[in-house]
This record gives sequence, C-alpha cells and structure tokens, in this order.
Amino acid sequence: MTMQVKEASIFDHTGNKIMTEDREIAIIAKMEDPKIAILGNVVSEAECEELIRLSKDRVNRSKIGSRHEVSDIRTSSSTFLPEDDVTNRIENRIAQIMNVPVEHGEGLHILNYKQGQEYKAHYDYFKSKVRAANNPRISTLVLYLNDVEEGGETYFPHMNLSISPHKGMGVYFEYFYSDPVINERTLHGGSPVTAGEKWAATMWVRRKQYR
Ligand SMILES: O=C(O)CCC(=O)C(=O)O
Ligand SMILES: [Fe+2]
Repeated sequence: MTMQVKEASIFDHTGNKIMTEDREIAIIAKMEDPKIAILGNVVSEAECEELIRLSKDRVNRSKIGSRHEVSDIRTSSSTFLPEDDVTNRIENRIAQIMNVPVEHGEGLHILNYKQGQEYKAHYDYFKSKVRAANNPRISTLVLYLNDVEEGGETYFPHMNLSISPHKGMGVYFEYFYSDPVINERTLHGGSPVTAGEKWAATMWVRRKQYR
C-alpha cells in the first residue's frame, strides 16, 4: 500500500523491517504527517537488562527546560548514560534506524517511572528560537526496557494514539517538517504508571552534529 505523504520524512525505511549492521528491526506500524513508527525487536532482553543495571545507581529526579528545573510536568527519574560497549552498540544501531549520523544524537537518556509517575504532554523540539536555530532537535526514538504491569503508555493526544510499553520495542517520531502544524501534532507524553514501574530510553537527535 502506498500512503499519501505531504512532506518527505527523515525515516525513509520501506517494507516491514530495517536491516541494521547487527540486528533486524521490525516495522510494526507507521503513519505519516507526522511520521510515527512503532518498532519491534530494537534491543534484546539482555540489552534492556544491561541498560537498566547501568542506570540503577545513576538516575536522579528529571529536570526540564533550559534552566533544568524540577517540575510536575516530569516526575520520573533519569540519567544520560556514558559511552561504553553496550551503549555504543545500541547508539550505532539507533543511528541506522533514525537515518541520521550517530554524532547528531544526544546520547541514551534513561528514564525510570515509579508507580504514579508520568511525563505530561510536551514537545521534544525547542521553543526557544535561539536554541532551535543553533541546532534544533529533529526526531526522537523512545525504547521500552521492561514490560509495565499497567499504564505508562506513550500517548499522542492530537493523534488519538497511545502505545503500550513492551520490552525491546520502541516508538519513533519526527518533527522537522516545514509545516509547523505537522510538528505540533507530535505533542506526546508518558501516561502515569498505575502498577509496577517503567524503564525507557530516549534518543533525541539534532539537525547538526552534537557530539
Ligand atoms: O516515557 C515515555 O513514554 C515518553 C518519554 C518522552 O517523551 C521523552 O523522553 O521525551
Ligand atoms: Fe518527549
């Protein structure tokens, strides 16, 4: 089936899989304008467990915005992971999935939501004209590192879309369209975890080299 597309997107994969150097990723579902793709088999169970293990002692209460304030908008804990064999391997794979050089990525950002914690609806792109003009964010990949007992869906209120977290799966979306209306449709959040906890990893990608 060919889809009607208003603007070309960064994620240009066709068919039902993405062959990266070390892993075959499943394209489970996708939509256009904005491109949102649900991906399976992005990371192995062992990789999920390793990322959680590496993060356990590092996570701190998440901050938001350029002033890095603690806020009710994001009640989870989080950390950026340093470079090592596992994170390098996963970041290289993610770069092939997102179709942008690995140096454009901000690095793996690990999120931990305990019961009742959430990330209210937000945009990943910068509102500040200065930051956006310098080197804007263009796309996001959220990976789920565990199976959440209940809640913790990633939701897109303008699209009436909600994705349940499943270990090893991910959701990709982008917001570098010339039509701002399409970008605004990427408003999204992580709904409250109602039972158990949620571990996720986010990769935010920039227009230009970042690292
Ligand atoms: O936890 C989620 O499902 C969403 C995370 C998110 O929106 C982000 O890290 O920017
Ligand atoms: Fe986000």
